[in-house]
Amino acid sequence: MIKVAPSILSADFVNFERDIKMVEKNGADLLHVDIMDGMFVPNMSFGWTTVAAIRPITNLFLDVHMMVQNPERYVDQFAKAGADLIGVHVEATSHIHRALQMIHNDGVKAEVVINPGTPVSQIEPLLPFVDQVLVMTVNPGFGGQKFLPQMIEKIQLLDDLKKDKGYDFDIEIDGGVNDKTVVDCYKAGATVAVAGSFVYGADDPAAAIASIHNATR
Ligand SMILES: O=C(CO)[C@H](O)[C@H](O)COP(=O)(O)O
Repeated sequence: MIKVAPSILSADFVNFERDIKMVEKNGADLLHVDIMDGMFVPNMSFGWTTVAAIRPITNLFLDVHMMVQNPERYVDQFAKAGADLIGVHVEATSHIHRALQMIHNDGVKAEVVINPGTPVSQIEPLLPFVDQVLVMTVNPGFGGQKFLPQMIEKIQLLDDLKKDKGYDFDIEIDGGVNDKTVVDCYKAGATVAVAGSFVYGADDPAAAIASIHNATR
């Protein structure tokens, strides 16, 4: 069964506490926190002070996705704020290995993220060092976009590399995920599913989370 990470990008920003506790009570396995800088992606969300405010109100694992240019500038702040995992985009820095090392040095799990236009070969040298790979299944920056099925091939390739080389990382998918699109991703090797609008836009968020779990049993 895949793990479900509701994305608070689709929550009510003035009711974060209510919306986070709601998914925690209703089957979320972790919480996805999208950081957007208005530069790497054409949208802004929030920063480490928000992560610090969220940390004491939930026991959920905080999966922090930095859509930030030169993320190494801010990795320490997000670690200090209470992130359990920090994801950095390979496209956002010339020093991706250093950024991942910084995350580990802060005692936090490290994730490398690839955009839809980026091939798996670009992160192959990093695979022995990461705890998670995030395959973006939409172009990052906004919730509510349509899932890109061409990304399934990348998930399969990552899973093959994992098995062939004995690597140990989770494969996360993010963008347009629902109880239908998740199925082939799970079959290809995805282990964690981010879902924003599918969960927070649902009349019954508990049923939405359960439907992703049930579709991947
Ligand atoms: O990283 C993101 C956007 O860049 C979000 O996590 C993602 O879009 C989730 O939203 P939805 O499930 O509605 O597609």
